[in-house]
Amino acid sequence: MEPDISVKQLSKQYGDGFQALKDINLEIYRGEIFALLGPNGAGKTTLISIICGIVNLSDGEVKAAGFDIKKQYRQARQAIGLVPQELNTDSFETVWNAVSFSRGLFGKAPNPDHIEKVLKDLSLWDKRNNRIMSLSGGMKRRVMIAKALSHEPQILFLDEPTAGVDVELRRDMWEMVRQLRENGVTIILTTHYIEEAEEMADRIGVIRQGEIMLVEDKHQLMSKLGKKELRLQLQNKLDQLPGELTLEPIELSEDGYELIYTFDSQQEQAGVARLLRTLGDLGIEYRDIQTRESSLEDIFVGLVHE
Ligand SMILES: Nc1ncnc2c1ncn2[C@@H]1O[C@H](COP(=O)(O)OP(=O)(O)OP(=O)(O)O)[C@@H](O)[C@H]1O
Repeated sequence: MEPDISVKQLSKQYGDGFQALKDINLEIYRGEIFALLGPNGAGKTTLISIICGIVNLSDGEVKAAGFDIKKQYRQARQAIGLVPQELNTDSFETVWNAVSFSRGLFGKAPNPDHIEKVLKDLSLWDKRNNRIMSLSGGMKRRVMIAKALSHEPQILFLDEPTAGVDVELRRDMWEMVRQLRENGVTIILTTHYIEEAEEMADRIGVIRQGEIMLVEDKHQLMSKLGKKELRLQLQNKLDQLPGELTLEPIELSEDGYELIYTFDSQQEQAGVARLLRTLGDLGIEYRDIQTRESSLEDIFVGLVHE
């Protein structure tokens, strides 16, 4: 299957000589939700802007929906909807007019049925005759998405879709994005909220200092790099870790009342059984056990600070 987006050996050097992207290779497939994670300044917006034809690439080849973004700019751009980070808030237009006008910008014939569907899908139908400036921040964001979908793109970019949005609206947005995917739209989102990638993405790409560090199926990433932690609350204080335990990846808390054992999620649990047996042999009693699995956030922080 040909990917919806194909990026080969892409580099970007800005006019001031700054190398924002280095040899990026990436393929994104039809109907997936791909999250691009990276710290500030990693190059996420630069990458998106190049694919959308807003920023020129320095080297490499990029295709969207099978079209070369340089040689077949119009066709490539038509296949893409972009929801930028910034909200345009000062529109005197009505929702209906703004979204219909956006479609026209892509040279597409009017299609009121499609606009109606987009507005209904985004719960904007009741607001169609309202001026955009009169809407709440959340509704304005929906209008931005509706504009991006007005020309029926098969690829949708969401650059920080929920930055500064409250938790409830964020959940609404997630639901909306899932529905879009069900309608066959390929979705690429950048986010600072790792929870967002954890919740939504099928695959995750991590970018740092202009380089892709990894691209992985979310579940595989979490099981491959995730750690589990077992915490044992001790009945009696320990002054130091007994010699029998010093070879294990185990720590004693500062107050001496807790043992913390860390192990790979993928490993079978033999280590835990061994630990509990050793504690029994040593006569160390515990009153509670808790386990915790590392979140994508732990993994991400580990990766970008390596
Ligand atoms: N026009 C430009 N000229 C020179 N350098 C630029 C230009 N635009 C961006 N940069 C630099 O390129 C790097 C990547 O920026 P980019 O906006 O792509 O990062 P980002 O990952 O999207 O960050 P953020 O999450 O903060 O939006 C940054 O160091 C930025 O300062």
